[in-house]
Amino acid sequence: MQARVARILNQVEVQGNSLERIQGYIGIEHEKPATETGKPPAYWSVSGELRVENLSARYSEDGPKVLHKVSFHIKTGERVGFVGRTGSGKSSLTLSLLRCIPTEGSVMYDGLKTSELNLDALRSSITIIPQVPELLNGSLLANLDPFGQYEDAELNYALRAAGFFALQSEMDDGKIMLDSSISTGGSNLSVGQRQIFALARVIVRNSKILILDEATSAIDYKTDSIIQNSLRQELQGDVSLITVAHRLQTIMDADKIMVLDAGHIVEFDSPEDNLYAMAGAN
Ligand SMILES: Nc1ncnc2c1ncn2[C@@H]1O[C@H](COP(=O)(O)OP(=O)(O)OP(=O)(O)O)[C@@H](O)[C@H]1O
Repeated sequence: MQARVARILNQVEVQGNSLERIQGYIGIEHEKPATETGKPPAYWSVSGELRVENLSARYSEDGPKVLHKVSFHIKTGERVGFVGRTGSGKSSLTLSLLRCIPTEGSVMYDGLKTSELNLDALRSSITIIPQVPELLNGSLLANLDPFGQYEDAELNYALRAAGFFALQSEMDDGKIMLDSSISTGGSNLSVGQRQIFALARVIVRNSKILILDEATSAIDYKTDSIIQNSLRQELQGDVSLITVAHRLQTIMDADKIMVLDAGHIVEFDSPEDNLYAMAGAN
Protein backbone atom coordinates (compact mmCIF):
# COMPACT_ATOMS: atom_id res chain seq x y z
CA MET A 1 0.00 0.00 0.00
CA GLN A 2 2.74 2.42 1.03
CA ALA A 3 4.69 1.56 -2.11
CA ARG A 4 1.61 2.29 -4.23
CA VAL A 5 1.09 5.68 -2.60
CA ALA A 6 4.76 6.49 -3.09
CA ARG A 7 4.48 5.52 -6.75
CA ILE A 8 1.41 7.68 -7.28
CA LEU A 9 3.03 10.63 -5.51
CA ASN A 10 6.07 10.17 -7.70
CA GLN A 11 3.92 10.19 -10.84
CA VAL A 12 2.13 13.33 -9.70
CA GLU A 13 5.49 15.02 -9.22
CA VAL A 14 6.74 13.96 -12.65
CA GLN A 15 3.54 15.14 -14.37
CA GLY A 16 3.73 18.38 -12.38
CA ASN A 17 7.22 18.95 -13.73
CA SER A 18 5.96 18.40 -17.27
CA LEU A 19 3.18 20.93 -16.70
CA GLU A 20 5.68 23.43 -15.37
CA ARG A 21 7.85 22.94 -18.43
CA ILE A 22 4.89 23.37 -20.78
CA GLN A 23 3.93 26.54 -18.95
CA GLY A 24 7.50 27.73 -19.36
CA TYR A 25 7.38 27.11 -23.13
CA ILE A 26 4.05 28.95 -23.41
CA GLY A 27 5.61 31.91 -21.62
CA ILE A 28 8.60 32.18 -23.98
CA GLU A 29 8.52 35.36 -26.00
CA HIS A 30 7.69 34.47 -29.60
CA GLU A 31 9.57 35.66 -32.65
CA LYS A 32 7.48 37.95 -34.81
CA PRO A 33 5.60 35.87 -37.39
CA ALA A 34 6.82 36.10 -40.96
CA THR A 35 5.10 38.93 -42.78
CA GLU A 36 4.36 39.68 -46.40
CA THR A 37 6.62 42.71 -46.14
CA GLY A 38 10.17 41.56 -46.24
CA LYS A 39 9.42 38.93 -48.83
CA PRO A 40 12.40 38.85 -51.16
CA PRO A 41 11.94 39.49 -54.88
CA ALA A 42 11.52 36.39 -57.06
CA TYR A 43 15.01 36.72 -58.52
CA TRP A 44 16.60 36.67 -55.06
CA SER A 45 18.68 33.90 -53.53
CA VAL A 46 20.55 33.04 -56.65
CA SER A 47 23.93 33.19 -55.01
CA GLY A 48 25.59 32.55 -51.68
CA GLU A 49 27.18 35.96 -51.21
CA LEU A 50 27.38 37.25 -47.67
CA ARG A 51 28.57 40.69 -46.60
CA VAL A 52 28.79 41.47 -42.89
CA GLU A 53 29.55 44.95 -41.59
CA ASN A 54 30.19 46.02 -37.99
CA LEU A 55 28.16 43.16 -36.60
CA SER A 56 27.84 43.05 -32.82
CA ALA A 57 25.71 40.54 -30.92
CA ARG A 58 24.51 39.66 -27.44
CA TYR A 59 22.25 36.97 -26.05
CA SER A 60 19.77 39.33 -24.41
CA GLU A 61 19.00 43.02 -24.90
CA ASP A 62 20.88 43.98 -21.73
CA GLY A 63 23.51 41.18 -21.79
CA PRO A 64 27.22 41.61 -22.58
CA LYS A 65 28.37 41.78 -26.20
CA VAL A 66 29.74 38.48 -27.46
CA LEU A 67 30.67 39.77 -30.93
CA HIS A 68 32.33 43.15 -31.43
CA LYS A 69 31.84 44.94 -34.75
CA VAL A 70 32.99 42.11 -36.99
CA SER A 71 33.14 42.74 -40.73
CA PHE A 72 33.86 40.26 -43.53
CA HIS A 73 32.79 39.24 -47.00
CA ILE A 74 32.17 35.71 -48.29
CA LYS A 75 31.97 35.38 -52.04
CA THR A 76 29.58 33.01 -53.79
CA GLY A 77 30.85 29.43 -53.66
CA GLU A 78 33.60 30.14 -51.13
CA ARG A 79 34.48 27.64 -48.41
CA VAL A 80 35.27 29.27 -45.13
CA GLY A 81 36.34 27.72 -41.83
CA PHE A 82 35.55 29.45 -38.53
CA VAL A 83 38.06 28.55 -35.84
CA GLY A 84 38.91 29.79 -32.38
CA ARG A 85 39.00 28.66 -28.79
CA THR A 86 35.92 27.68 -26.84
CA GLY A 87 33.86 30.79 -26.18
CA SER A 88 35.53 32.83 -28.96
CA GLY A 89 32.19 33.46 -30.70
CA LYS A 90 31.95 30.93 -33.55
CA SER A 91 28.44 29.75 -32.68
CA SER A 92 27.28 33.25 -31.80
CA LEU A 93 28.37 34.43 -35.23
CA THR A 94 26.43 31.69 -36.99
CA LEU A 95 23.35 32.43 -34.87
CA SER A 96 23.66 36.13 -35.72
CA LEU A 97 23.62 35.36 -39.43
CA LEU A 98 20.18 33.80 -38.97
CA ARG A 99 18.86 36.50 -36.63
CA CYS A 100 18.55 34.04 -33.75
CA ILE A 101 20.08 36.50 -31.25
CA PRO A 102 19.90 40.33 -30.98
CA THR A 103 22.42 42.08 -33.23
CA GLU A 104 23.60 45.51 -34.35
CA GLY A 105 25.30 46.26 -37.64
CA SER A 106 24.42 44.81 -40.99
CA VAL A 107 24.31 41.41 -42.64
CA MET A 108 23.65 41.48 -46.37
CA TYR A 109 22.76 38.21 -47.96
CA ASP A 110 22.75 38.13 -51.73
CA GLY A 111 22.44 41.92 -51.76
CA LEU A 112 19.54 42.22 -49.30
CA LYS A 113 19.74 43.24 -45.64
CA THR A 114 18.74 40.24 -43.53
CA SER A 115 17.23 42.58 -40.91
CA GLU A 116 14.60 43.54 -43.48
CA LEU A 117 14.00 40.04 -44.72
CA ASN A 118 11.16 37.77 -43.87
CA LEU A 119 12.46 35.18 -41.35
CA ASP A 120 11.02 32.29 -43.35
CA ALA A 121 12.85 33.40 -46.46
CA LEU A 122 16.08 33.95 -44.56
CA ARG A 123 16.06 30.63 -42.78
CA SER A 124 15.08 28.59 -45.78
CA SER A 125 18.00 30.03 -47.72
CA ILE A 126 20.70 29.62 -45.11
CA THR A 127 20.83 26.16 -43.57
CA ILE A 128 22.66 25.24 -40.40
CA ILE A 129 23.69 21.66 -39.76
CA PRO A 130 24.29 21.48 -36.02
CA GLN A 131 26.71 19.06 -34.36
CA VAL A 132 23.84 16.79 -33.41
CA PRO A 133 20.85 17.40 -35.72
CA GLU A 134 17.45 16.70 -34.19
CA LEU A 135 14.86 14.84 -36.22
CA LEU A 136 11.15 14.54 -35.64
CA ASN A 137 9.24 11.43 -34.78
CA GLY A 138 7.78 10.06 -38.03
CA SER A 139 9.00 8.82 -41.38
CA LEU A 140 12.22 9.81 -43.06
CA LEU A 141 10.08 11.30 -45.83
CA ALA A 142 8.14 13.50 -43.41
CA ASN A 143 11.39 14.78 -41.97
CA LEU A 144 12.88 15.54 -45.34
CA ASP A 145 9.80 17.07 -46.89
CA PRO A 146 7.30 18.01 -44.14
CA PHE A 147 5.10 20.05 -46.50
CA GLY A 148 5.04 17.52 -49.34
CA GLN A 149 6.67 19.93 -51.77
CA TYR A 150 8.96 17.54 -53.61
CA GLU A 151 8.74 14.39 -55.75
CA ASP A 152 10.01 11.14 -54.23
CA ALA A 153 12.61 10.97 -56.99
CA GLU A 154 14.03 14.35 -55.90
CA LEU A 155 14.14 13.25 -52.28
CA ASN A 156 15.81 9.96 -53.13
CA TYR A 157 18.32 11.80 -55.28
CA ALA A 158 19.15 14.17 -52.41
CA LEU A 159 19.60 11.32 -49.94
CA ARG A 160 21.82 9.45 -52.36
CA ALA A 161 23.83 12.56 -53.25
CA ALA A 162 24.37 13.35 -49.58
CA GLY A 163 25.70 9.81 -49.10
CA PHE A 164 22.86 8.67 -46.85
CA PHE A 165 22.37 5.27 -48.48
CA ALA A 166 26.07 4.54 -48.17
CA LEU A 167 25.47 4.08 -44.46
CA GLN A 168 22.88 1.33 -44.49
CA SER A 169 23.25 -0.68 -41.37
CA GLU A 170 21.35 0.57 -38.41
CA MET A 171 17.68 0.64 -39.38
CA ASP A 172 15.09 -1.79 -40.68
CA ASP A 173 17.46 -4.70 -41.04
CA GLY A 174 19.98 -2.62 -42.86
CA LYS A 175 17.73 -0.96 -45.43
CA ILE A 176 16.81 2.68 -45.04
CA MET A 177 13.83 3.77 -47.12
CA LEU A 178 11.83 6.99 -47.41
CA ASP A 179 9.10 5.43 -45.25
CA SER A 180 11.51 4.16 -42.56
CA SER A 181 10.49 5.48 -39.20
CA ILE A 182 12.53 7.87 -37.12
CA SER A 183 12.36 7.79 -33.34
CA THR A 184 11.99 11.01 -31.39
CA GLY A 185 15.01 13.23 -31.92
CA GLY A 186 16.42 10.77 -34.43
CA SER A 187 17.79 8.44 -31.79
CA ASN A 188 17.70 5.40 -34.10
CA LEU A 189 20.14 7.13 -36.44
CA SER A 190 23.78 7.70 -35.64
CA VAL A 191 24.98 11.30 -35.30
CA GLY A 192 26.81 10.88 -38.60
CA GLN A 193 23.67 9.65 -40.35
CA ARG A 194 21.79 12.61 -38.94
CA GLN A 195 24.36 15.05 -40.29
CA ILE A 196 24.27 13.34 -43.68
CA PHE A 197 20.48 13.47 -43.58
CA ALA A 198 20.65 17.19 -42.79
CA LEU A 199 22.92 17.58 -45.79
CA ALA A 200 20.24 15.94 -47.93
CA ARG A 201 17.83 18.63 -46.71
CA VAL A 202 20.25 21.29 -47.94
CA ILE A 203 20.36 19.64 -51.34
CA VAL A 204 16.56 19.35 -51.54
CA ARG A 205 16.03 22.94 -50.43
CA ASN A 206 18.71 24.25 -52.73
CA SER A 207 20.14 26.42 -49.96
CA LYS A 208 22.85 28.75 -51.13
CA ILE A 209 24.61 29.08 -47.79
CA LEU A 210 25.36 26.09 -45.63
CA ILE A 211 26.74 26.38 -42.12
CA LEU A 212 28.13 23.09 -40.86
CA ASP A 213 28.99 22.75 -37.20
CA GLU A 214 31.50 19.98 -37.40
CA ALA A 215 30.77 17.04 -35.10
CA THR A 216 34.11 15.50 -34.40
CA SER A 217 34.06 13.03 -31.56
CA ALA A 218 30.81 11.30 -32.53
CA ILE A 219 31.74 10.63 -36.16
CA ASP A 220 33.85 7.76 -37.41
CA TYR A 221 36.28 7.94 -40.30
CA LYS A 222 33.93 6.37 -42.90
CA THR A 223 31.05 8.72 -42.08
CA ASP A 224 33.36 11.71 -42.06
CA SER A 225 34.75 10.90 -45.48
CA ILE A 226 31.20 10.47 -46.86
CA ILE A 227 30.29 13.91 -45.53
CA GLN A 228 33.44 15.51 -46.91
CA ASN A 229 32.91 13.88 -50.33
CA SER A 230 29.28 14.99 -50.51
CA LEU A 231 30.27 18.52 -49.60
CA ARG A 232 32.94 18.53 -52.28
CA GLN A 233 30.91 16.94 -55.06
CA GLU A 234 27.36 18.09 -54.49
CA LEU A 235 27.74 21.61 -53.21
CA GLN A 236 29.85 23.08 -55.93
CA GLY A 237 29.64 26.38 -57.68
CA ASP A 238 27.13 28.69 -56.10
CA VAL A 239 26.81 27.18 -52.61
CA SER A 240 28.94 28.89 -49.98
CA LEU A 241 30.03 26.67 -47.13
CA ILE A 242 30.90 27.86 -43.65
CA THR A 243 32.34 25.18 -41.39
CA VAL A 244 32.67 25.73 -37.67
CA ALA A 245 35.82 23.67 -37.61
CA HIS A 246 37.49 21.72 -34.87
CA ARG A 247 40.12 19.90 -36.88
CA LEU A 248 43.05 21.03 -38.99
CA GLN A 249 42.20 18.51 -41.70
CA THR A 250 38.88 20.21 -42.52
CA ILE A 251 40.15 23.75 -42.69
CA MET A 252 43.16 22.92 -44.87
CA ASP A 253 40.61 22.46 -47.65
CA ALA A 254 38.97 25.85 -47.11
CA ASP A 255 39.45 28.91 -49.32
CA LYS A 256 39.67 31.06 -46.23
CA ILE A 257 39.94 30.66 -42.48
CA MET A 258 38.48 33.07 -39.99
CA VAL A 259 40.09 33.05 -36.57
CA LEU A 260 37.93 34.42 -33.79
CA ASP A 261 39.09 35.48 -30.36
CA ALA A 262 36.83 36.93 -27.67
CA GLY A 263 34.27 38.05 -30.24
CA HIS A 264 36.80 39.71 -32.59
CA ILE A 265 38.14 38.52 -35.95
CA VAL A 266 41.90 38.26 -35.58
CA GLU A 267 42.64 36.68 -38.98
CA PHE A 268 40.68 36.10 -42.18
CA ASP A 269 42.86 34.64 -44.86
CA SER A 270 43.72 31.58 -46.95
CA PRO A 271 45.05 28.55 -45.00
CA GLU A 272 48.54 29.05 -46.45
CA ASP A 273 48.66 32.63 -45.21
CA ASN A 274 47.01 31.88 -41.94
CA LEU A 275 49.56 30.27 -39.71
CA TYR A 276 47.84 31.70 -36.65
CA ALA A 277 44.76 29.65 -37.52
CA MET A 278 46.72 26.46 -37.30
CA ALA A 279 47.50 27.27 -33.70
CA GLY A 280 43.96 28.52 -32.99
CA ALA A 281 41.99 25.48 -34.22
CA ASN A 282 40.82 23.43 -31.29
N1 LIG B 1 23.00 30.97 -24.56
C1 LIG B 1 23.92 31.85 -24.16
N2 LIG B 1 23.60 32.84 -23.30
C2 LIG B 1 24.49 33.76 -22.89
N3 LIG B 1 25.78 33.77 -23.30
C3 LIG B 1 26.17 32.80 -24.14
C4 LIG B 1 25.27 31.79 -24.63
N4 LIG B 1 25.94 30.98 -25.45
C5 LIG B 1 27.21 31.44 -25.50
N5 LIG B 1 27.35 32.55 -24.72
C6 LIG B 1 28.57 33.34 -24.53
O1 LIG B 1 28.95 33.87 -25.77
C7 LIG B 1 30.37 33.87 -25.90
C8 LIG B 1 30.75 33.19 -27.18
O2 LIG B 1 30.35 31.82 -27.09
P1 LIG B 1 30.15 30.88 -28.36
O3 LIG B 1 29.31 29.72 -27.93
O4 LIG B 1 29.70 31.69 -29.51
O5 LIG B 1 31.65 30.41 -28.61
P2 LIG B 1 32.20 29.24 -29.52
O6 LIG B 1 33.45 29.76 -30.16
O7 LIG B 1 31.14 28.75 -30.43
O8 LIG B 1 32.57 28.11 -28.46
P3 LIG B 1 32.57 26.50 -28.60
O9 LIG B 1 33.74 26.14 -29.47
O10 LIG B 1 32.75 26.04 -27.21
O11 LIG B 1 31.25 26.09 -29.17
C9 LIG B 1 30.93 33.19 -24.66
O12 LIG B 1 31.34 34.21 -23.76
C10 LIG B 1 29.74 32.45 -24.10
O13 LIG B 1 29.81 32.37 -22.70
